[in-house]
Amino acid sequence: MEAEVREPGDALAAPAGWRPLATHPVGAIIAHYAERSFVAGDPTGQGIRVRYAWRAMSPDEACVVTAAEPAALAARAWFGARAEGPPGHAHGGSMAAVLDEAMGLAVWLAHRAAVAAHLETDFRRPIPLGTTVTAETTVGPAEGTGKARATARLVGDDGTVFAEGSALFVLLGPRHTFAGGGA
Ligand SMILES: CCCCCCCCCCCCCC(=O)SCCNC(=O)CCNC(=O)[C@H](O)C(C)(C)COP(=O)(O)OP(=O)(O)OC[C@H]1O[C@@H](n2cnc3c(N)ncnc32)[C@H](O)[C@@H]1OP(=O)(O)O
Repeated sequence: MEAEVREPGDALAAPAGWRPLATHPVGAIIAHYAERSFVAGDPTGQGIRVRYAWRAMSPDEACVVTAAEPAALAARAWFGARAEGPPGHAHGGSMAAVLDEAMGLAVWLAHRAAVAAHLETDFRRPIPLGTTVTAETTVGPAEGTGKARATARLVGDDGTVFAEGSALFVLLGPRHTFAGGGA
């Protein structure tokens, strides 16, 4: 039987100073993926609910950028009963999935479409089910033949750092095969 958990109410709204992702120039494209995403694709379900937000990058954090309007990305994420791992708490895989997708989208916005090649996660504190956290991201400059590093952390509204992630993303080009589709 699923545990009873607190609904997020309006806690998934964009943090102060951030705008909903759909208002970004590439937001419509990303929304297409969001409907099917393992992480953000079930906005009313009892697993993970994720809502993304963006803001313009300030000059001191801007990296080498190819996108028309580079942006920083954050997410609000809620962990429901179907995200359970340890009793009453979020599964580590659900936390890593939120970190992975938030970092991936941050790279999409700062550079271009990318996939994770290497991902690391540190779990600092267990997340009680029913908690809404903010995924904060940073993205580095493009490197080598087309890759970028990103970091993210899941932070509670009281400042508790629940998890930290870092990842290497390969920026997609014509030689890659992630054009969508599937059986
Ligand atoms: C609201 C919105 C929601 C919407 C959400 C939807 C969007 C979500 C989007 C985000 C979703 C979330 C994200 C996801 O979950 S993405 C899904 C999980 N990821 C994958 O499935 C990727 C599978 N892997 C591959 O396809 C290939 O291996 C890739 C494409 C990654 C590399 O391909 P390819 O083999 O052709 O590349 P390359 O060999 O030329 O390497 C290029 C450079 O990279 C370096 N390198 C490579 N691998 C590694 C490694 N493991 N460690 C360290 N370094 C590595 C390499 O040395 C080289 O460096 P340099 O020579 O430049 O120095």
